Amino acid sequence: MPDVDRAAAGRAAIAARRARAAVKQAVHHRLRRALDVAETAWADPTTPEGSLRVRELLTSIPGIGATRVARIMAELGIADAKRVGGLGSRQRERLREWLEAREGAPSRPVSRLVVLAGPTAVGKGTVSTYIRDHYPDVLLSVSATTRAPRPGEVDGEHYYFVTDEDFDAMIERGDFLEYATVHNASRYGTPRPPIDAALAQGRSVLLEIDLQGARAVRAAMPEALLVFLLPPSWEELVRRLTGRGTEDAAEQSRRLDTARIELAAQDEFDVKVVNRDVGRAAQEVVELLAVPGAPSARTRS
Ligand SMILES: Nc1nc2c(ncn2[C@@H]2O[C@H](COP(=O)(O)OP(=O)(O)O)[C@@H](O)[C@H]2O)c(=O)[nH]1
Ligand SMILES: Nc1ncnc2c1ncn2[C@@H]1O[C@H](COP(=O)(O)OP(=O)(O)O)[C@@H](O)[C@H]1O
Repeated sequence: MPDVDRAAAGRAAIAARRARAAVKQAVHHRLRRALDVAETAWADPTTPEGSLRVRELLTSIPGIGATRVARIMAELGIADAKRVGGLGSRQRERLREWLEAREGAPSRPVSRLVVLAGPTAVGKGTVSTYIRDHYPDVLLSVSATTRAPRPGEVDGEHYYFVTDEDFDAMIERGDFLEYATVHNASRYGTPRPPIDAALAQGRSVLLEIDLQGARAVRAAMPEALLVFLLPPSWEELVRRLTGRGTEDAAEQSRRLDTARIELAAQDEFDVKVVNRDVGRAAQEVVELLAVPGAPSARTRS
């Protein structure tokens, strides 16, 4: 095939893949939203969520029309006019299970290589650490960096803390899958050998890197799935950054400037995950990682 045709076919394939991912993401988003609405209603049935009819909640999910809603409600043993806040405990349990089963249903793309990016202080490190601690089958890539360790950070576990000279030598040797200068300050790079080894052994790999890194990985390994971690709100992001207290005011404001730019790039990503609850966000990310041996037509690698 001539190069021009190949490039056009490649672009079309990427566009089709993004469109499929966007549709799946939209359905997933509505399901998660429906679950959140139901949980709010059950925490306090006097809220507006509590007075919503179950029928309305279900029709908010794309692809579910009135006929299917009637059938689903009959299956769940919920009367047509019931409001979410008025459900009994058994009915709540059945509805929750139904929504969760669909939400976890195999509708999202999966990959053996997932890149987790997102604005500063959204919780990338917290979610990645949770995954490392709770899902040991996943290899969490350890980056090299020229920045100084923060209190409590362990060399070889959180990062390989290296000098500028070491970093240059690693670039020279071709050790990095990608590397970048982040927040106009220190350099960070993803060592390639451990990733190749893990993928060769059939393990899934998670990279927690910045936006530039995510773009570079997409170019180098198109099978990678790019996941963007979102804060519940901008205010919460600022709260998390200031609450962490690891940067002075000047550095915080520099990071928030970068965060605005990074948030504007979220549509480049295959999937978005909101980090409201750490365990839940971690589970969502893990569900995107192909489990070795599990049959899946959707696996990308
Ligand atoms: N491109 C790239 N970015 C990285 C790498 N490792 C970490 N980062 C990113 O560098 C940024 C700064 O990380 P860090 O100094 O730990 O501070 P943080 O902003 O609190 O996560 C974050 O956006 C990380 O995702 C890497 O290997 N490559
Ligand atoms: N789901 C969450 N709810 C509340 N606080 C969170 C959540 N996730 C992370 N945090 C807090 O936000 C701050 C920033 O998290 P961190 O993992 O360091 O972010 P990042 O690695 O994206 O810069 C930390 O103080 C962390 O404890």
